[in-house]
Amino acid sequence: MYKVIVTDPISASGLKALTEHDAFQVEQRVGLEPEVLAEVICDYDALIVRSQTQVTRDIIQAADRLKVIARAGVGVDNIDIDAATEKGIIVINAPAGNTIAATEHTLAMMLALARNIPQAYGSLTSGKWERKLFKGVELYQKTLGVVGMGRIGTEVAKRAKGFQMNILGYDPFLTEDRAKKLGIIKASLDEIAAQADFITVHTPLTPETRGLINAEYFEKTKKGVRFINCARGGIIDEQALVDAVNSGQVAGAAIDVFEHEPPENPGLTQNPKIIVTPHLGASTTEAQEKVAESVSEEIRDILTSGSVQHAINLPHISATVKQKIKPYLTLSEQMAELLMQIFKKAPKTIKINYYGELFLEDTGLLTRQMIKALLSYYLDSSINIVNVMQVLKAHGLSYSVQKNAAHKGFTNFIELEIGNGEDKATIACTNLSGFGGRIVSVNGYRLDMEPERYLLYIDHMDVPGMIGNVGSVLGKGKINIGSMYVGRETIGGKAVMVLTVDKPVPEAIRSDILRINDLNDVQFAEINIEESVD
Ligand SMILES: NC(=O)C1=CN([C@@H]2O[C@H](COP(=O)(O)OP(=O)(O)OC[C@H]3O[C@@H](n4cnc5c(N)ncnc54)[C@H](O)[C@@H]3O)[C@@H](O)[C@H]2O)C=CC1
Ligand SMILES: O=C(O)C(=O)COP(=O)(O)O
Repeated sequence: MYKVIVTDPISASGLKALTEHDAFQVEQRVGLEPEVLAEVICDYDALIVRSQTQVTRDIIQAADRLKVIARAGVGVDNIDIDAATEKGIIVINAPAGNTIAATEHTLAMMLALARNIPQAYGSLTSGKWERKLFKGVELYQKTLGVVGMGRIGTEVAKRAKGFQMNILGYDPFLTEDRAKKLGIIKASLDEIAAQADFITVHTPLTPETRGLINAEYFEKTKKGVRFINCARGGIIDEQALVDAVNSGQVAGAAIDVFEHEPPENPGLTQNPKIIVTPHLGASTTEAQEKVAESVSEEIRDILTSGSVQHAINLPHISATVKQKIKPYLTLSEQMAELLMQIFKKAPKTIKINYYGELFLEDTGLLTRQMIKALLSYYLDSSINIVNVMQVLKAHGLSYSVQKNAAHKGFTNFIELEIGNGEDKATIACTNLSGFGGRIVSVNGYRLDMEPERYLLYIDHMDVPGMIGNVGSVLGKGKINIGSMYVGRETIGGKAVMVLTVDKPVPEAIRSDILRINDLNDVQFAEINIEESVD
């Protein structure tokens, strides 16, 4: 039974994928104090939060059973991602579920700001009739600067065009071509400052975006500009905004998100020219349903089949590429397991070469699978594809990845080399369409081996009778040989034999094999034949 704890208000019906699944038990414990959450978290496999719960390092360190932290929304700045990654916990979000809600809230805020709606409402409901005081401005033919042209920024730009605004978009990833297709102008932050009547921010809060809009920036803007922040508190420096509004440089602002929530700056929240909402961007029935559905379906899939879609701390792989590399996911791990058992030493260096067009991009997951298999052999079992690169770094191991479009005789082909000082070992695999995965070389010897659970790797000289002698020792020990693969350098020279056997080979039989003349080494290996992450 997987236990899931929900600590922020989430749509109950959106959680059906978990609440109606026999393998899951869901507990809604909204508003837990951090110390209490740190105490109880060790009982759960998954944690679902929105923006309110602070998932700190302390909480994560206590989470010995936790496998997934799910953010039912976009921003993950309330989650210590580094701590989660070190602990091997996957962090996921629901990136698209609240896009429309946040977009519409941004437009609502822009209109309310332009027409002083909250102030006018407050005035009228307090018994006044002040028509002159609340004269507004039109959006029509004004210039809107959109900082951050991701999901929400793009949707805001599209809708603002409906008001016949001119749109300037700034985003490091915005191309001229995309801007053209959207009917907007790609601009720099300074160009936006110089031209915009309204500026709305839609970036995540990162070290680069914290204080992106600051006192220096306000000096460059047009006098009378209006700002909207429905993204994250801190992208616009709050105190600098208050000062710029009070000086008249900025005519007004509409703010949904704050540096501290609830906000602590009355200069901002009680300023007649600044309208505020309590982080309501994602608060629609539809958005909450969608984000809850998205995270609960993904938690179910991760915990029951290992399938991950929206991980923040894993390399992103598109569904198409994932489908293509699928045959290599288990195969590359098996190849790494076999190599470790042949090498019998902790590796200090790891080299991975990918050949063939399939591997020109998106090999992050395969690389992690192989390194995880190598390191798990010597290190503890808490290594997984989430924390493997941190573990690698912490142990001072070096690794390199090379990619080559050349085919090397196979359409696609992965070669893995591990080394420790002068010693090294190599292995390679491919997937033969219609025939499945094959190990095609070990330590430079060509083979054509289908991976099976129990294997014997034998390093020997190519002399008559070798195969018979090995077979007879195994036969005496009642060990059945499934298949045999041999490779040699030259006739009578060095050779290797890999046998698949039906059960584990005890140490006593291995020692008997070692006594065969002209046989240099024999290693028994057991590899996992279960399908890994799909
Ligand atoms: N108020 C609310 O309730 C909600 C707030 N949000 C917040 O809105 C923001 C945007 O969300 P999405 O559009 O879904 O994210 P997104 O990831 O689709 O878009 C973010 C964009 O910001 C751009 N960006 C990053 N650094 C930048 C920089 N230094 N300068 C300019 N652009 C930069 C990225 O390239 C990306 O295109 C996030 O902070 C998210 O947490 C999202 C939903 C609801
Ligand atoms: O998705 C986001 O980034 C949001 O800011 C929404 O926050 P919330 O889920 O409403 O606490």
